[in-house]
Amino acid sequence: MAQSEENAVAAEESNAEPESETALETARRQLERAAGLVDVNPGIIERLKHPTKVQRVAVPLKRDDGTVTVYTGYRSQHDDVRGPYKGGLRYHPNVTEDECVGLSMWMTWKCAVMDLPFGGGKGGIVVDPKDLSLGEKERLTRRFAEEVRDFVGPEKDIPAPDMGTDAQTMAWFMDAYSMQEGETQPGVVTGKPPVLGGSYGRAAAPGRSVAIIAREVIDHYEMDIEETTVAVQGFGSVGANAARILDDYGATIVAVSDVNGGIYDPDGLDTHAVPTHEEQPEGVMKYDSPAKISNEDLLELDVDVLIPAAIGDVITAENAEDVRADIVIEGANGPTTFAAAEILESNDVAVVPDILANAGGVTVSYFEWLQNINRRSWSLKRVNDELETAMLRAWDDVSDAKAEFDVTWRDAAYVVALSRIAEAKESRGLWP
Ligand SMILES: NC(=O)C1=CN([C@@H]2O[C@H](COP(=O)(O)OP(=O)(O)OC[C@H]3O[C@@H](n4cnc5c(N)ncnc54)[C@H](OP(=O)(O)O)[C@@H]3O)[C@@H](O)[C@H]2O)C=CC1
Ligand SMILES: O=C(O)CCC(=O)C(=O)O
Repeated sequence: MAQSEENAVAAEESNAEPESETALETARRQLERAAGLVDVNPGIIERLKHPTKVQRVAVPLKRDDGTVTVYTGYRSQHDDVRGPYKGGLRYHPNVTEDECVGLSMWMTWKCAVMDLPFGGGKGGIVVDPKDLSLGEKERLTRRFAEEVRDFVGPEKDIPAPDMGTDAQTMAWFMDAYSMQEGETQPGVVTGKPPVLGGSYGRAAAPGRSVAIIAREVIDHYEMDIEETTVAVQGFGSVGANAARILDDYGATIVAVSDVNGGIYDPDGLDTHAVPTHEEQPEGVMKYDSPAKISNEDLLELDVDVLIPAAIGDVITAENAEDVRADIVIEGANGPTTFAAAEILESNDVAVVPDILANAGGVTVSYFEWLQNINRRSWSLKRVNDELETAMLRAWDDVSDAKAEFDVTWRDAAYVVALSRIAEAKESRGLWP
């Protein structure tokens, strides 16, 4: 039996409907499905279902009132055959070990889709950052950096921002790590403030890539962007930048949301006037608009393009039938469960996966890492031009795979990623 057939049989056997889907289950099922398309040694696929290592640490924090709270932190390192582990740090109450592992798998594929010399990592702390003062968040970050110091490093594993963390968090992490090392090590994290070696354009990059890919998909389906309606869930680093850039491209953004719900205007919102999460957390619902809607209703709006850009697991088997958008562009990581993706596929809804659409973040992180190695700073124009080029190259690679294999956008992105990862493993002689 050819390897692709063996992988297809394994995928078929594993497709029994799970009761609920964690990020890890979704990631594994996506992998199993795509493995059926490529001629890759089943041993490699089996290996890729598991992380290389996961570190779990206790992170004690002295609160402002003098009491101590002990938080749990994780760092999952999935695969590093193509280079150091790379991926964000999330501060959120729902962080779990399984979620970090699933997210680190997606980072491995994302870096391979973009052809970056990185593997996949992801970490986080189980904490609601809104419950912390600025000083508490700084102390928590410094302690976490100390606890994972043996695990990370500019050539080993390079964290970056994700939900609940930002450039300031990365600055504290870099400082704590550098103090341990006895020398300043800007390359240990990306997404830093530019004054510390951060790259211009990094904060907006994942939203910018979502907008670039949305523009290409709209063109692919022969739609006119000036007549395209868009709804965006989440108005943070990813959602707000995607909404504003698509607005600038001429699309009509009819709805955006924060954790409390969304605002809706069928004539189009002025996205530059709506406060982002960074400008005012939970500020969207306080903005004056013709109508308020729930986050659930936003996902079911009759729009051309839906961009879930907040949390994972929002389009599920329960609501996928009610999605009325023609195109879903995944701004968040893992917003669509495996079961939901199959429903959307049978309803002819095109779903463009996170591992392509939001990959601008890690791509500009790579540019930042290069700038740190070379002790040079690139202009914002250069960063945005190189990001545009990188996104269009990845878009072409995925489009070619989609045409060749006649598969979904997600399967096509997996084909590109798995082929590169398997070739790297075979070249290193790990899988003769
Ligand atoms: N930052 C990055 O570099 C990258 C992030 N991503 C992914 O994008 C997603 C968003 O990350 P990011 O933009 O950085 O996060 P931010 O923390 O910057 O923003 C999150 C946004 O989502 C809103 N939100 C939070 N919880 C919910 C909820 N339950 N329902 C609806 N909205 C909610 C927040 O609202 P409020 O203001 O009210 O809190 C805020 O507007 C995550 O899945 C992340 O993994 C992907 C690639 C790169
Ligand atoms: O910039 C990075 O290294 C990682 C960004 C990230 O966590 C993601 O793309 O999900």
